[in-house]
Amino acid sequence: MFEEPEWAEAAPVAAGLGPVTSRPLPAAASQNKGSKCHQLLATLRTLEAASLSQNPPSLPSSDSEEEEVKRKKKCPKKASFASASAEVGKKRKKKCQKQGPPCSDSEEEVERKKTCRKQALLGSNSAEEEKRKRKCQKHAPLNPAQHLDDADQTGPKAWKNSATNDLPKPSPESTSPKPPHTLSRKQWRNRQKNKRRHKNKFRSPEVPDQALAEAPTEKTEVPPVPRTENHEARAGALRARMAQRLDGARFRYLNEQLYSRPSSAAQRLFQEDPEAFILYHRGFQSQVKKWPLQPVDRIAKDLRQRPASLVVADFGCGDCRLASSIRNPVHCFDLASLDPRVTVCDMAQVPLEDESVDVAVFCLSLMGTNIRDFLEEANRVLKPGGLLKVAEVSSRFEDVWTFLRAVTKLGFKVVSKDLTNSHFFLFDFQKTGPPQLLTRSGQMQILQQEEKGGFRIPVLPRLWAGLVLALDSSAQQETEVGGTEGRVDGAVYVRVMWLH
Ligand SMILES: C[S@@+](CC[C@H](N)C(=O)[O-])C[C@H]1O[C@@H](n2cnc3c(N)ncnc32)[C@H](O)[C@@H]1O
Repeated sequence: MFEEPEWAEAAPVAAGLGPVTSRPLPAAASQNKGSKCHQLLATLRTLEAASLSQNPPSLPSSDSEEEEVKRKKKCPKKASFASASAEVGKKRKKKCQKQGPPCSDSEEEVERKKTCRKQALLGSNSAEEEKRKRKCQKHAPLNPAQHLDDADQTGPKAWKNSATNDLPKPSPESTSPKPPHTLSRKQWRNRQKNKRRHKNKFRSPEVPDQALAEAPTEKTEVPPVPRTENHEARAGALRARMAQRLDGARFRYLNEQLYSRPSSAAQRLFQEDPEAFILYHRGFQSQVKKWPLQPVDRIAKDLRQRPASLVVADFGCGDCRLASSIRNPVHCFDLASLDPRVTVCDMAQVPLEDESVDVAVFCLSLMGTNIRDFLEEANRVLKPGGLLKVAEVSSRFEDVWTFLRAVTKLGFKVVSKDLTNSHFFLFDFQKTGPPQLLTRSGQMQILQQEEKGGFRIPVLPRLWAGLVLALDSSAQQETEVGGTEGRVDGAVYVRVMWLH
């Protein structure tokens, strides 16, 4: 009997052939079995030769040409099958050479590949196209060497199998009498457009997030913002706006009161309604913070250049911004208190000793109809040669010179004036001595007269009119204040009824 190892050793080992079923038999075996065995061996060799007829030339072959012919005669079917497949292979090769890439096993296959390639060129995206692509990939041309190796691995039986299995199963497309419909580029584009339209029909519209947020989306699952919240927010905003307007109106009203009435009236006002003072200051702050420069800051800057030992009196100090900005000792006076440093009083009468301070400051605080009282009080508390600093809203001045002359008559000389700022004027005076003019009682009489309508002040603003009247101490009787003294703009005069 044949020994397995001998068979195995003698077997042609060819890479890629794998488990070749036909192997050359040793000569000793054939002698023992007789002629039947010899015939069988011959048959096997014939079969083997038939199966190896397609092998690459480099493969070893143990059969002679004669045996080959015999084998072919004995196994005509197998041989013809092999030759037929060889012929088909040749045809295929020719076609493939024409078409470029290598092809598969049948004419049908070739046709299918053609259509596949066409479709691939058209770049179809649809599901149908996808299927076709997949088929194309399935039947994609293999490496020619690999293809041949596969055939050889399986031998004659497998050849049969390969002839059936490797051949692509006829698909409905390939078997249909009509060739697959290929689209022109234009047709294909239109089809793609239609598909996209169709898809977009069922897709949610792509809109910017903001638009989504603004637009009420009934179909979305986002819970709608409760109307009450919106309503409350709006109501809140409206309330805030109205409150702001109301505050503005109240500020304007209080401001008017401070300018148009004597300081005693303003004092009563804030005593009765302390909130009004807070409101007034809130309004003032919101106005003055819009200015390019706050006058109090400018005054503080000036004072910082002077000795810190100078005692300062701040008439109408507000929130004590000046005291906070300098190192000097500061007496803070106001009608109400926004800061613990404030001494609440009417600045017409401050609780300070005569000639006790070095600097007196009026920063936007010359309010009321009795400004002369404030200036006279400043004169009283200032040391001789003391400094008076006044900052006032520039729009209040019709004639700066009239104002300056009036102040000089109250015991001051002008040191400097700064009219450059768009919002306020700034003046420095030095105390020269006591006020030269009217007695306090005399002035009061005039103011009372004014309130009774005892004389005309046609054009002069109330502030300066009161000052002019107070300065006209020489008038012992009804006097027309004119010339350099009282005339303003050449046409304005003040008829003074001086009651001594
Ligand atoms: C426009 S504010 C200026 C506040 C501060 N000087 C500033 O510049 O920031 C005027 C201040 O003068 C105060 N005032 C007006 N008349 C006054 C008076 N007769 N006595 C005390 N303070 C007075 C007001 O109450 C107010 O606080």
